[in-house]
Amino acid sequence: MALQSFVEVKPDSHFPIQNLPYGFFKPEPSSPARPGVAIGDYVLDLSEIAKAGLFDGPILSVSDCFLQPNLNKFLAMGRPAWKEARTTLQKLLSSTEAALRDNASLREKSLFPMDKVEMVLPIAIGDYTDFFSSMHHAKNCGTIFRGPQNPIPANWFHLPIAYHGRASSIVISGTDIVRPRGQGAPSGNSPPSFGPSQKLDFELEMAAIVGPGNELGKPVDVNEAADHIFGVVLMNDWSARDIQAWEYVPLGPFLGKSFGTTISPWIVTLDALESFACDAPNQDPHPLPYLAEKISKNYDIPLEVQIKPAGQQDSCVVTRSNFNNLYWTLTQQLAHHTINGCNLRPGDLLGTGTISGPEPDSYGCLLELTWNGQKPISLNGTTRKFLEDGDEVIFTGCCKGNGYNVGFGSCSGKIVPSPP
Ligand SMILES: O=C(O)/C=C/C(=O)CC(=O)CC(=O)O
Ligand SMILES: [Ca+2]
Ligand SMILES: [Mg+2]
Repeated sequence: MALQSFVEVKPDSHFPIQNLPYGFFKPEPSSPARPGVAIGDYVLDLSEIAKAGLFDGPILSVSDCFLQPNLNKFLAMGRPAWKEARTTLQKLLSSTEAALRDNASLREKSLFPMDKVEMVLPIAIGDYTDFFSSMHHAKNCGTIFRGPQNPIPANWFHLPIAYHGRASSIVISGTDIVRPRGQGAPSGNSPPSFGPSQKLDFELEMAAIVGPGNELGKPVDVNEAADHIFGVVLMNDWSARDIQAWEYVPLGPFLGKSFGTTISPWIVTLDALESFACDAPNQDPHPLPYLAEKISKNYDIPLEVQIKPAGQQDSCVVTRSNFNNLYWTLTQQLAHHTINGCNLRPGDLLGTGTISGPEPDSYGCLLELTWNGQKPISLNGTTRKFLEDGDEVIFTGCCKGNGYNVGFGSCSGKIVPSPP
């Protein structure tokens, strides 16, 4: 019989005792944010568990990491602390353990209905990098932006390509996204266009959250890179394709991407994902030794995107993909990021890149799904080439285990009009 909690967990819940993802929440709008783990339809307040002395293992009993304004201190402590926390919390929440189950006043103080709390960003994100690691996405974007001859650049198969994103505009799921204004390519002899983006898009991604990180000048070995990844979130790298297409040569994405990036509130740990690990794709050509890992892992995480069109009640599925469509692994991405000596710090965010699958109904953005607006998609009796004001985009991800799920909840955002 699988491990069970005394807290009721419905069969389709994303958050059984096997998951225990970390977030930050405010029980009331005016209360300070504190760390929590999700369990069923509840959030367990880790600051209360810490104050009650229930983190009694050797590392956490002498740490104030759950009394901080974000998870960064806990992230910096590394895998031994993360493992100890998981063991303690699984024990505390299990149906056979009395310490919390039979302590009504502590339960009252520490368990909050999830639909009553406000989730906030769980980490201070110093730096955000976005990779480009789905071959299908790279091929489709290359074909659309640069033409069908050699759509995938030669370097793509030798290194996980990335650009430096903007950390300041990363927001938590549920935050509105203001349609960006910017320049578009000139047509004929006229000057560039300027105004609200006409090609606003989502990008279906996930992102790794960095743990201890490395000292400047000391790269992380690819075979030790997993110890630097605390967990994973859903991520929407909102993209303005018209701004992007005009600005990105020669230095890469800038204002077409930096106006907003949404992440889901719950960080699912690599430990919780371990049961869903699968083989990463065979890499041909074989990567250079610093990227060749002894065990090359992906995770089987089914992903789905829905759009709720402006003014409508119901949302409509527009794509289904899977994390296992990535060519470069999270650990290769992290090792590559540090190979030149660049230091990663606790709380840094590493986007995977858009996760497109091979089939048209598994493409990870509207640029691909509508082939740059040439083939509008239909949604509940209306159509879309790109996003319109009032549209809400909702990502979900959920691993299906034997009798339980390990899910990510959702990552959503609604488009609001550009400023006048
Ligand atoms: O191929 C291009 O020129 C552009 C690609 C992207 O916009 C994708 C990007 O941000 C990286 C990714 O999400 O895979
Ligand atoms: Ca992206
Ligand atoms: Mg972005």
